[in-house]
Parts: sequence; C-alpha cells; structure tokens
Amino acid sequence: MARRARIFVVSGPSGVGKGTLVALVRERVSCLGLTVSATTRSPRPGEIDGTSYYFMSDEEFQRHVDAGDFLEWAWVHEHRYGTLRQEVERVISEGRSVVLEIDVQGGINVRQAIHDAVLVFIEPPSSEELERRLRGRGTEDEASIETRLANARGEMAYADRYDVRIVNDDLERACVELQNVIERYENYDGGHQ
Ligand SMILES: Nc1ncnc2c1ncn2[C@@H]1O[C@H](COP(=O)(O)OP(=O)(O)OP(=O)(O)O)[C@@H](O)[C@H]1O
Ligand SMILES: Nc1nc2c(ncn2[C@@H]2O[C@H](COP(=O)(O)O)[C@@H](O)[C@H]2O)c(=O)[nH]1
Repeated sequence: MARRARIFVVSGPSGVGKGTLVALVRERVSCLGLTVSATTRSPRPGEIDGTSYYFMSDEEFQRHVDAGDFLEWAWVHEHRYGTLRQEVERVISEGRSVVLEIDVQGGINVRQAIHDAVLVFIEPPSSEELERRLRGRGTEDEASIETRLANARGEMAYADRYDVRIVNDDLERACVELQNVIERYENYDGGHQ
C-alpha cells in the first residue's frame, strides 16, 4: 500500500513530554521531515537559532505575519510562536510526513487550513507529574513555570477536539503508540482520514 505524506500535529501542556516523545519517534520513523518553528521568546542555554527555533524579534515576527508567511501562529505563555508555510511545504514536497509540535490554538488553526491533518494530544498521567517534569527540566524560571502550569488546565480542555489522545506515562509505551498512529494514518488510503 502506498505511503502518504501527512501533517501530524502534536500538542499538550508544557512539560508533558512532547519534545522528548517526538525526538524518540524521529529516531524510529525515518521518513519524518523536520520543520523549525519561529518564536519571539529568548533562546535557552544550548538552543541554536535555525535548529531549535528561528528566534525572532517582535518586529521580524510581525513582518512574517503581515506577509502571510505563517501557516499558523499564536500567543503561547506570553510569547509568539508560529509555523512557517515554507517549512511545511518543503518537507511535504519531499514526500515526507511532518510532525508539528505546537500549542492547541495552533493545532486547531492547522486543522482549519489542512482538513486531513491528524491531531494528536499528549496527556500527562497527573497534574502533579506534569509539575514535577516541568520543574525537573530546569529550563524555566519560577514565573514561567507558574504561567505554564496555569495555562495547562485551559490546554487540557482542547483534548476532545483532537483525533487521538495519548497518555505519556511510560515513555516507551507512549512512543510506540505515537509511532503506530503515524504509520496507521500514513498507510490509510481511503475515506476521510
Ligand atoms: N514519560 C516520561 N516520564 C518521565 N519524564 C518524562 C517523560 N517524558 C518526558 N519526560 C521529561 O519531562 C520533561 C519535559 O519534557 P519535554 O521537554 O519533552 O516537554 P514538552 O512537552 O516538549 O515541553 P514544552 O512544551 O515546554 O516544550 C523533560 O525533562 C523530559 O525528560
Ligand atoms: N502555535 C504554535 N505553538 C508552538 C510552536 N512551536 C512551539 N509551540 C508551543 O510553544 C510551547 C512552548 O514551547 P517552549 O519551547 O517555549 O517550551 C510548546 O508547548 C509548544 O506547544 C509553533 O510553531 N506554533
């Protein structure tokens, strides 16, 4: 059966493990393309412009908004983040699927623009564990942690608008589940999926 390049959106509250999961799935699903998002937040130690994100000033980000360059963009945790159209088009034109690790507003906007995008919501095993992971990562100051935890409840309310929900309790199990979702949708060749 022919494999079809698809757009997969992976969303969930900050610290749930989206980045960790997607990095692991990328090692196992060779045909996935890479896209880099744009953001107005400052780089964390070790983050590289053009690899982790395209780090932009507010003015530069706004120029891309005005030019219609974004497939979607949103305010997330007090900064702007967006997916550049050309990033997605480049990967899809290579016949590869793409995983967009973006927030829930972005996810819904992608669904409106690309009806057959597959929306996957990653859930934490509990709110206590979410907080433990966010704090344990050690990348945010206290104010940013508080903002992200406060936003988590609102983000969780989007879960039932997503096609698939995966609980990231055991990383290996969640990874296999996400991998199966990608392979199932790439191989689906009929209907509305
Ligand atoms: N299943 C898991 N069990 C325990 N710890 C995990 C699990 N998955 C991820 N983690 C850890 O949780 C922390 C947050 O993970 P990660 O940075 O991938 O989250 P994220 O959802 O991508 O966050 P953000 O949206 O802020 O980028 C990391 O320290 C990671 O190692
Ligand atoms: N709507 C979009 N949201 C995005 C994009 N890239 C990342 N994100 C979301 O931002 C938060 C915070 O990321 P962090 O790197 O500051 O921890 C993350 O949870 C993503 O959901 C994007 O292109 N569009």
